[in-house]
Amino acid sequence: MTPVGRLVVIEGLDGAGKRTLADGLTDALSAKGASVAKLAFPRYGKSVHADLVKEALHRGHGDLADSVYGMAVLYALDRRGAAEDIRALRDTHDVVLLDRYVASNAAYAAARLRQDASGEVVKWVWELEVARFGLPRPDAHLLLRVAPAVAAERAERRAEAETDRERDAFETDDGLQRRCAAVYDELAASGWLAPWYVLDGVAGVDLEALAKTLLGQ
Ligand SMILES: Nc1ncnc2c1ncn2[C@@H]1O[C@H](COP(=O)(O)OP(=O)(O)OP(=O)(O)O)[C@@H](O)[C@H]1O
Ligand SMILES: Cc1cn([C@H]2C[C@H](O)[C@@H](COP(=O)(O)O)O2)c(=O)[nH]c1=O
Repeated sequence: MTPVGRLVVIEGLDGAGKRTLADGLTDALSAKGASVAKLAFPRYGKSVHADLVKEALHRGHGDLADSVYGMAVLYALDRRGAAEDIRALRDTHDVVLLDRYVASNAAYAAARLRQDASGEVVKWVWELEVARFGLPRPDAHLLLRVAPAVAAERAERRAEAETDRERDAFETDDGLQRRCAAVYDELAASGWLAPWYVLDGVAGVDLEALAKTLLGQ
């Protein structure tokens, strides 16, 4: 078997368990001798664009948070600032795990505009981030699929446990999360940008089996 590739993106709803999966998968891959790097988007605290996103999601900043295209450009600029780092990590590690990437922008922008995955904004995100910004194309997406209610409950419990982590405007919008789940399913079904592997985030992920698949073992 051949490895699925070095650049592996984890996608899913807010609170789905992406960060937890990234940590568990890092351990499982490392146990097999693979070198692993992790990067999460937005890069809060590391890029001015990500920090503007955070402020907008928590405080609105006039009508910035309401501007779907304006917010999407900020997320994209944050990623463009990381493009060289991603390439360098890809050159020096067996697997680079990206916790959210370009598909997050496509899914959330489409959901906010009530479009589906064949709508105009999904094409625009591709055009901006892949064609114009030249961001590295991922090799695979892992869609951590959980029902929106389950993701919301997990996010709520996390906010109770982690006092420094307030829930943001997207996280608490149940309608947005439901529409976003539907767009993710469509992106996965169409193989948008790279192949998608759909994981059942409720039944639990077999990390060892997943690590083997990623490494082509
Ligand atoms: N399989 C699971 N079963 C139950 N709880 C889980 C599971 N995976 C993660 N959690 C818990 O759910 C909460 C959210 O998980 P996590 O922070 O990994 O989600 P996330 O998808 O990275 O969220 P966000 O996109 O909002 O940052 C955490 O408190 C975590 O411990
Ligand atoms: C990277 C990225 C994220 N989003 C959305 C998804 C979340 O609701 C928020 C913040 O992400 P976090 O995982 O809760 O830290 O932003 C987006 O719309 N576009 C993107 O590119």
